[in-house]
Amino acid sequence: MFLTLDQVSVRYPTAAAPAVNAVSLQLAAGQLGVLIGPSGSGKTSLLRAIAGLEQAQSGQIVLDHTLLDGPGTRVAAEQRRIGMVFQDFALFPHLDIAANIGFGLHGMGKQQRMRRVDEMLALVGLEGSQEKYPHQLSGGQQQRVALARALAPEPRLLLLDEPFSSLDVELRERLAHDVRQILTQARITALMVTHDQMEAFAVGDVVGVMQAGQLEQWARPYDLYHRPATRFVADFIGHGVMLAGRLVQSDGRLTVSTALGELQDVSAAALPEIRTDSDAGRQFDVLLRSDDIVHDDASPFKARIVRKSFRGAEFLYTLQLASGQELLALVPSHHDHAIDEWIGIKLDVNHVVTFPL
Ligand SMILES: Nc1ncnc2c1ncn2[C@@H]1O[C@H](COP(=O)(O)OP(=O)(O)OP(=O)(O)O)[C@@H](O)[C@H]1O
Repeated sequence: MFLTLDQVSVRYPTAAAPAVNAVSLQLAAGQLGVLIGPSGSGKTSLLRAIAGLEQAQSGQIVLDHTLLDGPGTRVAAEQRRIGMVFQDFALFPHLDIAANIGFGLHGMGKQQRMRRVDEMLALVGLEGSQEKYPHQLSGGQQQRVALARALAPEPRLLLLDEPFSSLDVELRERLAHDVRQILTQARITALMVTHDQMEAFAVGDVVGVMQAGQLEQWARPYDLYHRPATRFVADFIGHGVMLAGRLVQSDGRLTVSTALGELQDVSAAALPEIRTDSDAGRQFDVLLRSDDIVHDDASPFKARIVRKSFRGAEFLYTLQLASGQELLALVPSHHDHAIDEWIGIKLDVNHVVTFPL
């Protein structure tokens, strides 16, 4: 692995609890990892520890076979060859854009440096801005210059902390995809923090969810959505509700019985904690996403529409069963039902995810 964090913890002297608590993760060369999580969950502190700006009190950080932090080892930030684009990573106001981007290019001839600056500006879509000064550029353009500056010295690793949060939505989406492409082309390994889950899913090879200093899960976006490891991740990612389920054993097959019928073909992977027949009858919660519930007038299971929000192609319906249990369902928007109407629904669950009670 290109980047390996093993049980990394960061504790600020004034804080009671660690900001980063025993985090382990790995990134392969050329991968883009993305960290998401609530405010204060430790994302920035983790990035700063990798950059060497904050001391990791315990654990190890290894980059490209080099131990950066570990017992008796602490490589200085400036020797880590890690590029950074932080939210508040200001440009030098008295230097023009070319000088800003060329700032970290030591040991290069003038011609070579200018060529590299031109390449970087083309990369971020700001050709011809060499002689401008930061104050002549918009916030978004300045942030793209910061990205160009971080990439210019060809860092081993790029860290990005909410790099697009100051940009308008359209530019941000474009830039996020552009950055993804640029990093892939350049085979640069990067770790990014964002508060935008869609952005994380769109660009991340691997996405991590942090909460209270801990990395709850580190997985491909698809797995994070379909196989959340914890209730917190299930709740944080996408629309999900919990429905009570009971394990039923019939004809040697396991099914899960719920208020909306039986879930067939429950794989062992979905219920790793259940191994023996004696577990039949056991109760747990089943995660239901809004796309696990399908509108079907012929279904014997009925739910009342409590709220609906128009999403263009779909409505997101908040439904209530007679028991009072609320559910969320994405329904194609040509099915336009009224609030308080009862509609037929059925389960269409591809991945059964359960959590112990
Ligand atoms: N310099 C500091 N001194 C003391 N405590 C700090 C310091 N910096 C951060 N913290 C605390 O460490 C915890 C993690 O903060 P951090 O900024 O890493 O979270 P975050 O997930 O990046 O949050 P956000 O999404 O709001 O940027 C918080 O409880 C925060 O208050």
